[in-house]
Parts: sequence; C-alpha cells; structure tokens
Amino acid sequence: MSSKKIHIADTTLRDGEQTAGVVFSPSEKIAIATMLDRIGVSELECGIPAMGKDEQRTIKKLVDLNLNARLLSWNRALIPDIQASLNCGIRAVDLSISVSDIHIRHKLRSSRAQVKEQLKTALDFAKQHQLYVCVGAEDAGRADMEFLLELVAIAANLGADRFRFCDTLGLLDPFTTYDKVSTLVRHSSIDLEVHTHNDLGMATANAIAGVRAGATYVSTTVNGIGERAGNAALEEVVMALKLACEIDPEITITDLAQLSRYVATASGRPVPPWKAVVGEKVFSHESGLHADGVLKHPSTYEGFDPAEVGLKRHIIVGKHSGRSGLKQRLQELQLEQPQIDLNKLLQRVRSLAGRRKRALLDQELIELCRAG
Ligand SMILES: CC(=O)SCCNC(=O)CCNC(=O)[C@H](O)C(C)(C)COP(=O)(O)OP(=O)(O)OC[C@H]1O[C@@H](n2cnc3c(N)ncnc32)[C@H](O)[C@@H]1OP(=O)(O)O
Ligand SMILES: O=C(O)CCC(=O)C(=O)O
Repeated sequence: MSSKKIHIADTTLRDGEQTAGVVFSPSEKIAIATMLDRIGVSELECGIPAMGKDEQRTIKKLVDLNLNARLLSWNRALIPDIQASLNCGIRAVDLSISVSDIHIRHKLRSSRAQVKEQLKTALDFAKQHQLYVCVGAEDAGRADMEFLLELVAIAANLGADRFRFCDTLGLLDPFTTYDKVSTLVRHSSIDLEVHTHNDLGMATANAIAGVRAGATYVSTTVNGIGERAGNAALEEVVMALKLACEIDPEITITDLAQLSRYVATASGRPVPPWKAVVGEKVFSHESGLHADGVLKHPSTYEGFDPAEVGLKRHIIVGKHSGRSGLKQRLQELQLEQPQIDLNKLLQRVRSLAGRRKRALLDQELIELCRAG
C-alpha cells in the first residue's frame, strides 16, 4: 500500500446530486461545500458547467468562497464543456470519456481510435489553459485493460495530473478492483483515483480495495448518495481508512453525523437509522450480553466511540435485554429502587416487547415499574 497521502475527492455536489430526483439549492451547495472543506476534504467535484447558466452561477459562487479544497468541475472531454468551466473561474477539471467498448459503441457511437483522439484534443486544450486535469475513465470497470493502459499513457504524456478509474455500474468486487487498480498503478506515472458505485453493495469495499491497490484519491459522497444505488459513502470510507487500514485520511470526524443530517435534509434522502457510521441507531444496544459488555468497557461492542462522529450511545430495553442493561436504563430514568426485582421486571419486559413486537418506550417501562 502507498505511504502517500490519501485524498478524499468528494462528489456529493456532482454525482450525489445526480441521484434521480435530487436538487441542491445554491445555498445548500455552498453550505455542503463549506462543511466538507471544514472537515478537511481535499477536493470537491462541484458540478457540471455544461449544464447551463444556473449551474454556472452556483459554481462561480463556490469558486468565490476561496475554500482550501480544490474545486473540480465535471466535463465531457469536449472543448465547449471545458470552456464553460473556464468561464466559471474553475482551475481543475475532470475530463470524462467512456472507455468500455459497450459505451464507445452504443453510447458514443464512436470507436477506440476516435476516443483517443477526443481525449488528446480535450486534454491539449485544458493544458493550454494550465488546468489541473483528472481524466475520468467512465465504465473503466468493464473496459479492456490494454486499452485502459494506452489511455493512461496518453493522459500522462499529455500532462494530465490524474486518472480516475470508474466502476460506473458498480459491478466489480473488491478483489477485481484491487487487481485492476494495481495494474494501472504499476503502469502509471500519474495519480490514480478510484470511483465506485454501490449497485452490488460493495462501493465502500471497492473504494478501500482501490486505495490498498495504490490509488491515492478516493471518490465519495456524503451518505453514499449518487446514481442508482449510490456511491461510496464519505463517512464509511473515512472510518474504514482509519480503522480497517490504519490510514489517516486527515479528516475531522466529529462533524460527520451533523454533515450527514444536513445532506439528508437537503437531498430529501433520509439516512436509515441503521446506516453504517452515521445512522442514529448504530450505537443502540439491547441484547443483554452486549449492553453488559459495553457498560463494563465500551470497546467490547463498539468499534469506536460514538461521540467521535457526533453520535450517542443508547441502551434499549426490549425482548433481548439482560439485567445489566435494564438496571442501567432504570438508573438513567431515575427509576431504580431497592424493592424492584430485576428478574421479575425482565420477564414482564420480554412479555410486553413480544406483544408489542418492539422495544419498550420509556413510558411503558415506567408503568411496568409502578405496577410492581
Ligand atoms: C457516469 C456519469 O455520471 S457521467 C455524468 C453524467 N451527468 C449528467 O448527465 C448530468 C448533466 N447532464 C446534462 O446536463 C446534459 O446531459 C448535457 C448538458 C451534458 C448534455 O445535454 P444534451 O446535449 O441535451 O445531450 P444528452 O444528455 O441528450 O446526450 C448526451 C450526449 O453527450 C454525449 N456524450 C456522453 N458522454 C460523452 C463524453 N464523455 N464525451 C463526449 N460526448 C459524450 C452522448 O453521446 C450524447 O451525444 P449525442 O447527442 O451526439 O448522441
Ligand atoms: O467520468 C467521470 O469522471 C466520473 C463518471 C462517473 O460518475 C462514473 O463513471 O460513475
């Protein structure tokens, strides 16, 4: 694995907003960009100037924020798209070109030779304007490796700064991602980025595999929003880098839950309570052994302190509770009394939870205690 810095290249404002039906207002884009910048994200893919005047106005506002993060715009590898980016004051561009035969033949109705020419022309233009360039290899996951290597060489020779390997349809697994990205890294003199999708539920795993293979940029979105099943989630990638890979992505994690809530509201895509890392209930413990363990020593059943990402621990009283968890909840509700028989109360808790098919509400626990 590379010892180079791993950069989070967040695309909440581009691929995230491409989630079918999602629209961020200009002020929401500014708020999201500001929060991402504040937590230390290296790069924000901030939109698509080719979409027209409204999008360009918003991108100009983002440029005017003078954030620490690099602002990168998404462009087809076409001069008019790049010109639109230049008009917004953008200094870093993703030049996207489809690289799989299925895309080249059926979407672009083009050929590999024409794709190479198109890339050269666009890259040449971008470099004449001193832009930082990431070559976005769309559908690279399904592309022929020899062709990909040719494109990486063209990109590097013409001065591109980075090559983005896209598993556009989210069809790869972590092992294949690792193999493909390793091959590219071995033959590339420029930085590699991995951009993954979640169609098979492996976006985060594939992103991490890409980093382990040597990619130094990893594409994310807050809450994993994005095309179809979404992208690799920023919060998951950051915590997986830290805890599973022992790589410090240099991100302030205490605001992750707050950022997640903001993007959930702005996107109209609520975060499931059980969502990894930022879900409201991922630090809820009901099972007797878990509650007992976590109360004795949190790291028995918590991989990290919920407060680290801005969440709280909850001890839940329900069907699977044991005496320790029940006692703790009674203490928290100031219900603990010497005459309460915990074993008896636990049986009543189980019985009520079974009838209600859920954990107990505080009021129900209070009433069970009062009933004696
Ligand atoms: C995998 C991804 O997420 S890539 C990002 C995709 N994002 C988006 O599409 C959101 C923003 N898109 C838009 O606003 C519009 O699609 C625009 C402005 C880019 C283009 O709009 P339109 O001119 O109306 O074209 P439309 O969307 O119908 O079709 C896309 C055209 O771009 C072409 N195209 C697609 N990818 C590329 C590329 N990388 N390089 C060059 N041309 C491309 C298509 O072949 C098609 O061309 P054709 O009309 O000659 O067949
Ligand atoms: O072209 C790019 O750089 C990214 C395109 C994309 O979002 C994808 O392939 O999933």
